[in-house]
This record gives sequence, structure tokens and C-alpha cells, in this order.
Amino acid sequence: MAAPLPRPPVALSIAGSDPSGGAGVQADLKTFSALGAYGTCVITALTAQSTRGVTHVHEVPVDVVRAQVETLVADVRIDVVKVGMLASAALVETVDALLASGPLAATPVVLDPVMVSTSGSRLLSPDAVDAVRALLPRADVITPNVPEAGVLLDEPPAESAAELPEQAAALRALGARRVLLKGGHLDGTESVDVWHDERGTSELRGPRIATTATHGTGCTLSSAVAALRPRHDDWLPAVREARGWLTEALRHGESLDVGSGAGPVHHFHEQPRWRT
Ligand SMILES: Nc1ncnc2c1ncn2[C@@H]1O[C@H](COP(=O)(O)OP(=O)(O)O)[C@@H](O)[C@H]1O
Ligand SMILES: Cc1ncc(COP(=O)(O)OP(=O)(O)O)c(N)n1
Repeated sequence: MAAPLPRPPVALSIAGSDPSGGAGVQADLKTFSALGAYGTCVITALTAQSTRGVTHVHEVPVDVVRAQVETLVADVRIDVVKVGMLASAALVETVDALLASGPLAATPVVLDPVMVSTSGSRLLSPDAVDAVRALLPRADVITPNVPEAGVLLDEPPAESAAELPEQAAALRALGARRVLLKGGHLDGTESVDVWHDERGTSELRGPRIATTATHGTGCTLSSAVAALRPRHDDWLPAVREARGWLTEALRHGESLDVGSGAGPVHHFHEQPRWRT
């Protein structure tokens, strides 16, 4: 008889819905599955979007988000949380309170401070930025992209990778415990991200893949870090593995041939893993 499978880590995504499946909770759940985590999700907002962009955002009422989280955690032990699109100040504050109490207060959190889609649509109300700043200390890791870092710091976005270490350190000074500042929006033959924690700064370099399939890279990376954290004894090794896996997902994205705009990355570019 086959040996029983080991229990996978249980990951929770608190994020918006993307019907095209490339970003949001759909991307998070695929990433969790691809990387051997059991995925659960709480939806904060319904978007109407495709690979061509976002046409509509409908916020889920805060009491419904609260009920989703409370009902889930009363039953299911969550090993790691990823937070994505929060849409409004009220939703940011609600999620902040939920992460501060009950079983989630002791659960590692990866926060992707989603603000604007690559296609240019607002996914966070401008008056919610202060609430997101207040949420930063709640997370173990934050994963802003270059424009999001500029907004959080209230300064112009970085124009080159050379500016990333200083901005990553400034984000930590705002209260974030660990910062993964993503350089995907910059130019260059390499895609350079910067990691900053209490030990200092590391540059994380990888090949820049020439592809149109870049929809949901940030969602996918943050959920990969969350899924892989329980497999490692610290954050940075999980981040390195997540980046390497995402590079291959980007390399194989166009083969999916989904949509006519910015297509999704290929979450299942390798055999689904079941690792001990
Ligand atoms: N064309 C690309 N080739 C390789 N890596 C990329 C590419 N575009 C983005 N990345 C990587 O994808 C991750 C997400 O980055 P980014 O696009 O900046 O985030 P977001 O999707 O939140 O805007 C980062 O690790 C970044 O380095
Ligand atoms: C529902 C939802 N959440 C987040 C995003 C943004 O996705 P992200 O991975 O940050 O990047 P792009 O897809 O915009 O490149 C989204 N579009 N929808």
C-alpha cells in the first residue's frame, strides 16, 4: 500500500478576483498548487478584467470579508498568508484587524501592496495609501513594485536598479520588517529585485525574459514566496526559489496562448510538486 502523502502547508490568499486567471486569487491558488501548498482564499474585490485590462472593480463589503476570514480560520489551520488587492481604506483596515487577532496573529504574512495594474487601472483607492502604510508592520515581507514603492515613500519611482537599495531601506524604515522591492518595471537585460532585512541588502538578479505574458507576475511571485516559506528555514531562500520558479513560468507563458493582450505566466511549467 502506498505511504500516506505528507500534509502540505495550508496557504491563504486574501486578494481580488481576476476572471482571466492570470492575477489575483486565481493566480495565487494556481501558484500554491504548483508549489505543493493547499490553497484557500478570501476575496476582497471582484474585478472585470482580461489580458487586455480592467474594466470594473466591485468591492466586497467589509463584513463579508470579515465573515469569510473568521469562518475559515475557525475551522482550518492556516500556515501562511498572502495579501494582495485590498481596493479601499475600509478593506485595508479590516484586513489589518483580522491579521492582528485570533490564529492569524501568529501566522507569517506576505503583503503585495497592489495599487495599479500594469494596464494602468487603479486597484487601490488613492485615499487608502495611508492605511496601507499602517499595514506594513503587520507583514513579515512586503513585495512592492517600483511604482508602488514610489507611492509608499511619497517620492518619484526609481528609474534604475541602482536606486532600489536606498528605497528598499527607506521602506523598512517605514515599518516593514523585510522588503522585496521588485524591479520588473525597469529596463535592462536582467530583471533586478532588491531584498532588504535587518541583516542588510542583497541584489537578486535573473534574466529578463522577452515575453508578452507578464500578467500577474507580482501576484504569482508573492504567492510563491508564501507557498515556499514553510519549505525553508528563512525568508531569503524562499524568495530565491520563488524568483527562479517565476522566471521559468515567464519563459513558458506565451505557450499558453491565453488572450490577445498581456497573457498569464505558465504556473504549471513543471510537474506539480509534492515534496516532504
Ligand atoms: N520580463 C521579465 N523577465 C524576468 N523577470 C521578470 C520580468 N518581468 C518581471 N519580472 C520579475 O517578476 C517579478 C514581479 O515583478 P514586477 O513586474 O515588478 O511586479 P508587478 O507584477 O507587481 O508589477 C519580479 O521578481 C521581477 O523581477
Ligand atoms: C485582482 C487583481 N489583483 C492584482 C492585480 C495586479 O497584478 P500584478 O501581479 O501586480 O501585476 P499585473 O498583472 O498588473 O502586471 C490584478 N491585475 N488583479
